Amino acid sequence: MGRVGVLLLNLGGPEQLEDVRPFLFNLFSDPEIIRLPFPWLQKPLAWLISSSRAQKSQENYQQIGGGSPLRQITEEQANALQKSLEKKGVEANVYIGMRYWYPFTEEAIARIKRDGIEQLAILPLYPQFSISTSGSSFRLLEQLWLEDPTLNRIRYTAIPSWYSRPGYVQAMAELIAQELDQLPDPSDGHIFFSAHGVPVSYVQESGDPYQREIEHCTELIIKALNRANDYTLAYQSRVGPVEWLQPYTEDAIADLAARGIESLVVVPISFVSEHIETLQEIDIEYREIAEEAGIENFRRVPALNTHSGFIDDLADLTVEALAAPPRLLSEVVHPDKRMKMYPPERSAWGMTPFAEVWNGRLAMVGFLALLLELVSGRGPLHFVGLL
Ligand SMILES: C=CC1=C(C)c2cc3[nH]c(cc4nc(cc5[nH]c(cc1n2)c(C)c5CCC(=O)O)C(CCC(=O)O)=C4C)c(C)c3C=C
Ligand SMILES: [Fe+2]
Ligand SMILES: [Fe+2]
Repeated sequence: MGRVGVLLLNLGGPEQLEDVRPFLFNLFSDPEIIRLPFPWLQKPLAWLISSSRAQKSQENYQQIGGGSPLRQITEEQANALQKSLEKKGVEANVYIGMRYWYPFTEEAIARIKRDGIEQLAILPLYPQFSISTSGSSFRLLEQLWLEDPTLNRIRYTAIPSWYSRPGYVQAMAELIAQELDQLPDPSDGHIFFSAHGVPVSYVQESGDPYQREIEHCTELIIKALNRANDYTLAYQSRVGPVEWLQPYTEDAIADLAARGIESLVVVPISFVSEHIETLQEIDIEYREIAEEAGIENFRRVPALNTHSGFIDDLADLTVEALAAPPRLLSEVVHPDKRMKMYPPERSAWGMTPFAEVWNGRLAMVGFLALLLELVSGRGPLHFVGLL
């Protein structure tokens, strides 16, 4: 084997309150996150939404100590993975490529080049695939490869998702069992999987496998847990005016409370690190909703972070992926005709002089309307809940 590298892909998060606005700008500039019919609207809209969402979002980050712990936890995971690989006889450099904050994916690729990596496993830290997460990072990498043909010297393999790995499933089941056992009556704790949501259109129109993978993942964990407790799957953190996957976490909690359920064990299922949506949204917001609705025991399963069984399993996965025939980014991002990344084809938005004039005029009108909305704090975007 030549020089081996592992590239961990993750979302990134603001490390301090000043980072929140530019972080949100990067996030909303991503066409895999907000799908607009007109690409020229992306940046103005990203600017507008990030400017007006920043304050609320900063308040949330303030509640968890003033920043996201994601970078630090991902660095700890990278170190643990490197050590675990070493124990298995594989000398590898582990790199972190974040999609919306430091260390950015572009920086990771520059280091991979500089270090002369010859074999690379590309491993998203999302157990399930979504167009909006792993898909977006793969798409960016595909672009970087197109822009720099010298990257073709690297023999890489892209791992789309890994939620069915036995070590991951077992580690999740163990953590759930530990929380159940803290309840006054472990047998009557209701297991509540809370996955990060995506808009329904991703699944129904663009063929995102996310919902299917989340459902399958919860079934595997319940099987490994091997207890008789009831369970529910719901989706949290929706943003904006469109319909997201249902049931929504807050509604499902209220329904369970109305059915007389008193003990909930909440399991964050789509992310393997603590982050704002576990520490703030679940631990503070959903806990409050649950307690007001009459839930007496509300426990949350910790994120895996550097759980040793989980990290060892990621190391095995990496070794297996490097030994198998390589999987190209293009195969993962466009695996079949059923899944559409966005925009489907940039060239489909080809400009004619007529379109350009009208696009320009519409952009001016749209931009002024957005500015007005921002200044006045009223308007259609506030109305639909994007701001
Ligand atoms: C698998 C996990 C995630 C999916 C799927 C996902 C889709 C998705 N997210 C947004 C909008 C936002 N996400 C934000 C933060 C955020 N998102 C995830 C994970 C998934 N997102 C994580 C782990 C984090 C937190 C990072 C951290 O700082 O710890 C935010 C910013 C926070 C806020 O203001 O609420 C937004 C906005 C969309 C629109 C989307 C699918 C289309
Ligand atoms: Fe998100
Ligand atoms: Fe969120």
